[in-house]
Amino acid sequence: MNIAVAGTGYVGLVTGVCLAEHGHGVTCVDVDQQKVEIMRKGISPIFEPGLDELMLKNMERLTFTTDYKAAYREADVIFIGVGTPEKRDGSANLTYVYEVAGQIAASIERDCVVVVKSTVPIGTNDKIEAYMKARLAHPVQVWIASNPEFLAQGTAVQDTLHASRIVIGVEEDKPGVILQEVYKDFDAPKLLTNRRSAEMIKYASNDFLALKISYVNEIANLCETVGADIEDVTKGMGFDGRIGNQFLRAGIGYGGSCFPKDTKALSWLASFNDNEIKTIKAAIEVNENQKYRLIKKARKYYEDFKGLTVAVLGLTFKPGTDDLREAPSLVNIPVFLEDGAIVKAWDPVGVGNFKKKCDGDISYCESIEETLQDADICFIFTEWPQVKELDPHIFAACMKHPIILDGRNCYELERMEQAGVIYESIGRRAVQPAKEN
Ligand SMILES: NC(=O)C1=CN([C@@H]2O[C@H](COP(=O)(O)OP(=O)(O)OC[C@H]3O[C@@H](n4cnc5c(N)ncnc54)[C@H](O)[C@@H]3O)[C@@H](O)[C@H]2O)C=CC1
Ligand SMILES: O=C(O)[C@H]1O[C@H](OP(=O)(O)OP(=O)(O)OC[C@H]2O[C@@H](n3ccc(=O)[nH]c3=O)[C@H](O)[C@@H]2O)[C@H](O)[C@@H](O)[C@@H]1O
Repeated sequence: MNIAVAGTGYVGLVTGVCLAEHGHGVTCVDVDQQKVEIMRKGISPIFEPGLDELMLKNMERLTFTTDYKAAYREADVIFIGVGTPEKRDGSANLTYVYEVAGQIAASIERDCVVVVKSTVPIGTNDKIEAYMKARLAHPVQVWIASNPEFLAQGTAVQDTLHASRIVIGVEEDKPGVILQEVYKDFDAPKLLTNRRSAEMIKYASNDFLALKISYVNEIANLCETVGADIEDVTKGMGFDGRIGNQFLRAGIGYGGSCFPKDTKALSWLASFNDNEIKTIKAAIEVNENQKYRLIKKARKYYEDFKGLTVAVLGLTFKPGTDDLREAPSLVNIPVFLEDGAIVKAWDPVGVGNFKKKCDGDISYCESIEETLQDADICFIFTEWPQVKELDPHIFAACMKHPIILDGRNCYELERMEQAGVIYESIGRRAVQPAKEN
């Protein structure tokens, strides 16, 4: 089968490479010429564990191009994996999806299945079908299928090769049969449904996970007030199989390219249909506040950050990715800078992308120790293994004032006590050094 993929971001590229791994010939299309040139050398333009190796292994079945006409003309199946970012009003911006739909309609010269992998609001597949059928340059049959993606960044390759499920939303038999053939060697449960249900499965899944995190964060905040410990609380909750032990990590809020935008998009869609979805609205609000939780705690120690040296460990929205989209670091660091702090930051892979989003005067350090040197306060925004594995005594040894505000609960409280530092985390008691008599 001749497969094309539009968009070579986290979803498009990983999909293309994993389809090639299962023996398909795949042409990956992107508008970004620079990206295409990098990929032609067998190098992934995004940081995703295992992707480079899998790309290199399958280069003979992979083609990278900006020439969409040539790529789509003879394709049997075309996946759309372009971005659907958030618009100002919270709704999904479908500009890129429609652009690709138009390009496909103008290019295809044989019957083909167009698979919408991008996350799109319920009903979009129907609209894309009408849009494309009105624009077909040749008298061919085109079927639109919804095939939402559930991979997470940092584990994208594994999540695709061993997917939790493959959801195929179609309105006719033929595209369903073709897609089952495409995925026949993927070892995952397959659910065949209609397009609107497939579209809803994606939003309902992401928003449920976001809701779970906001719920746990609210419980964590209450734990601080009533003297409970969120780590023990979530451990205790997680034993119950009905609750599950995943996505119960309290912290400084969810970020990333999807939870923030997909919660807002579903909330917008519900309101648009006179159907307010209160739980998701609450999850969004809780998350917005949670991002500033550490700054509020820091005010206990310093009125503002003027003249202070602030050390920041972790810039990306989670470990295992170089992605900065909606990362808590992006809203916190500007506060330090506006106050007049000297900011030193460390991240193993996120610095390049951070510089593109924040042009403030920041010293980027090569090591954690260098970042902590002479700092008055340290903020942890990402639980990179290098941070979690750090000996807490390093904080005391390097910092001028060892005050650590941890947004990801990286350390056991007892260890911080032994290290003699001030340590505040999320949903747990504050650690203060023992007072000398
Ligand atoms: N990032 C993630 O972990 C996941 C994302 N999704 C969804 O998948 C979609 C894509 O997300 P990402 O991969 O993160 O996006 P991304 O922003 O990383 O990549 C999109 C790519 O599409 C390219 N592009 C734009 N217009 C194009 C065109 N006309 N033809 C060809 N390429 C074009 C861009 O240059 C870019 O390389 C979104 O709807 C997102 O919600 C779903 C599951 C996971
Ligand atoms: O649609 C998407 O894009 C994807 O969104 C998420 O994947 P991703 O955003 O890559 O990362 P997650 O691991 O889900 O983390 C998202 C955010 O939630 C936070 N999080 C996660 C888990 C948790 O227990 N607590 C918590 O605060 C993380 O720190 C991170 O900021 C989902 O996990 C994927 O299934 C989905 O396909």
